[in-house]
Amino acid sequence: MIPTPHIELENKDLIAKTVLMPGDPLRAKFIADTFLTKVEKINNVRNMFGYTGYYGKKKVTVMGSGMGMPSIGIYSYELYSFYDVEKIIRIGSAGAYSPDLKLYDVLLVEKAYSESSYAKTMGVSNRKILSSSKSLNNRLLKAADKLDITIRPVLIHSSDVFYRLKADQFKDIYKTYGAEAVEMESFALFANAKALNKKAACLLTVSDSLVTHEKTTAQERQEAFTKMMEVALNSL
Ligand SMILES: O=P(O)(O)O[C@H]1O[C@H](CO)[C@@H](O)[C@H]1O
Ligand SMILES: O=c1cc[nH]c(=O)[nH]1
Repeated sequence: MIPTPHIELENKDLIAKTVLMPGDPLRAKFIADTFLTKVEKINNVRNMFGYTGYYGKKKVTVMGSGMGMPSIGIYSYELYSFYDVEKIIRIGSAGAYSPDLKLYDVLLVEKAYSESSYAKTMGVSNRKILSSSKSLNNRLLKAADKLDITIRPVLIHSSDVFYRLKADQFKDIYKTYGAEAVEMESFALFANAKALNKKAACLLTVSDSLVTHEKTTAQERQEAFTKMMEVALNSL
């Protein structure tokens, strides 16, 4: 069923078996411009840019997922189901719930807790906590070790909400579930991988702290989170 409503590409060979997926399509462009050779643009629909190129000899696709679970749910489903993608590594930004985390720390998501109904609605799981792929995580840990980049294995909160009326509610989620940081997509990505028998992982860079209220700029979120990009690329 290609092209799909959201990816215009007719030739599935132009998408690699592994896709790196930031929320921000301009972060995808930055990765393609900065790290890849022989780059071809593979999607423009809704400005959700995707690019396929080579990192050394390894073919890889980078494509934005948009923000939130419904959005990554659509793109990851179409990539896995209709473009024969096997592995998706999300590379996102996150807000720190834990006082131990600093801006620019890199996190490896082992588990995502969510109050979202995504996994239940899709019919794959009634669980509130879903896991990433152990084998992908091992590759990411090995790559980080080789690059001498510290990545911290964590459980995170995949939230449906960016702005809350009660900003302090994050403290309960931190306490109850041990969620060290918050983002908005991993749970749906892990649900799709589980449903379709594919692999998914997620690296996050701490972009702000709900504890200290420090934050990075929009430009930094687009371009400065290079450590997690290098770890993901070197895990291919
Ligand atoms: O930087 P990305 O990958 O978009 O990730 C985080 O940033 C967005 C919110 O600003 C949400 O998508 C959240 O998950
Ligand atoms: O989802 C997100 C991402 C970054 N920072 C937040 O506070 N929430």
